[in-house]
Amino acid sequence: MLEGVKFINEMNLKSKKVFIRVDFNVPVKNGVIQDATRIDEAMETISYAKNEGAKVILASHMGRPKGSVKPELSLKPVAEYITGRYFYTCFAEDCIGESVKKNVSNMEDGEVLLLENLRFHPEEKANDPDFAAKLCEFCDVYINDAFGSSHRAHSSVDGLPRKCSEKAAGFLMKRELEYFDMLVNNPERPFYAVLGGAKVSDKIGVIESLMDKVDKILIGGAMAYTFLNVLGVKTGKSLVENDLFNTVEKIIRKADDKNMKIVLPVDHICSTEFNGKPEYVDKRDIPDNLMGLDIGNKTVELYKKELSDAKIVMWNGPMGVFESKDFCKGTFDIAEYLGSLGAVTVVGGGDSVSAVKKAGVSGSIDHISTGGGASLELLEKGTLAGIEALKT
Ligand SMILES: Nc1ncnc2c1ncn2[C@@H]1O[C@H](COP(=O)(O)OP(=O)(O)O)[C@@H](O)[C@H]1O
Ligand SMILES: O=C(OP(=O)(O)O)[C@H](O)COP(=O)(O)O
Repeated sequence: MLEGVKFINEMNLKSKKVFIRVDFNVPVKNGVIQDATRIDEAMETISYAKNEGAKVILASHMGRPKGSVKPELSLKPVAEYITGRYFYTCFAEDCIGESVKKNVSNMEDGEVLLLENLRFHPEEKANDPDFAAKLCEFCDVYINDAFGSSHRAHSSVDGLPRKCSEKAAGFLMKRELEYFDMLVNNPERPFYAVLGGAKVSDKIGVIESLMDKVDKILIGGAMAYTFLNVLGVKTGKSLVENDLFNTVEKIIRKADDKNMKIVLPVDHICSTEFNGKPEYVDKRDIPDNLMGLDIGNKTVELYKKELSDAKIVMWNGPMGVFESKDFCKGTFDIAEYLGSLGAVTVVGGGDSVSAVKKAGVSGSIDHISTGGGASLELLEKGTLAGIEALKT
């Protein structure tokens, strides 16, 4: 996995423009960062480059702005956070263009500049070579410290490093890859996966090959309702992805063939709308006027029992809408249980990590990964687009 990858401490950074792709896709509410784990975890790399006398240029995406400027997805609060907690970080109003060029050319050694959201330009996601060439102007040395985004073959993760001769992984990336190397190559058994969250279409594709790596899969969150629906359970107004039915049918068939358990919720906390009043539904079927927003107590107890003999548990995706006090219990109960379980526990994903921290059990989890989709894909394929681009 790590063969052929250089690390930042092997590079000469002095007086160079060091472009660091970070994953600062953190939850922000009314301009206030709700969980800064991803920023804090990248600080070792950023401080190292700064102390080595580099001109440090930081670049990230935030959310999914679909290629246009969305002020609520600006990275400005991140620059303010780093300035307030660590050291002064200048903010550029864009990530390419004349004014950014001027900003960069005025930088002194040891200064830090954060560029605006890369995804405000559709070319980032399209892995457009011209966009990569524009970013390349700010890049004598390229560093990838964006583990959580490294499964995306986008310009800043793939096209740009392929254009650079001097490139390496940062310290966050190194920590993540060393941990996952053990999970991919030599995991203890039984090894269980707990999946949930809302990025259903992104993650469902990974499940089929994940079934060859783990011994049991427990599903909660929005993902559960597409599975339940395919099994003929009534899912009411819950988030169901009709175009994934074929994929789910394939997964269920494969589970049958392998005699492998996919465990699904047996009760739910529902509501008529996202911010509505919570209603307990004491069975699998959900009435037509309700949507499932959290797993119920019976499901929590079932999942605890199913996890009790695990040697390794990997968790990605909250069990419900944990941001709301009415729909957070299932997620927090599972988090607490994992914290008390005598198994190796790995939690990945921006929201999942935030949930574990809110539940107050992050200290009892063995590895807090900054990537959800990335860690699943790494487990599936043994590599990521961003790792491969560093090897060229
Ligand atoms: N039943 C549900 N219906 C709708 N959204 C849900 C449900 N369960 C969880 N979610 C949402 O999933 C989001 C997190 O999903 P995701 O991004 O896939 O996780 P992660 O960031 O950990 O990888 C949270 O914002 C949460 O509110
Ligand atoms: O939050 C992220 O992924 P995750 O929710 O799977 O951990 C990464 O920043 C990637 O974001 P994306 O899934 O919009 O490409």
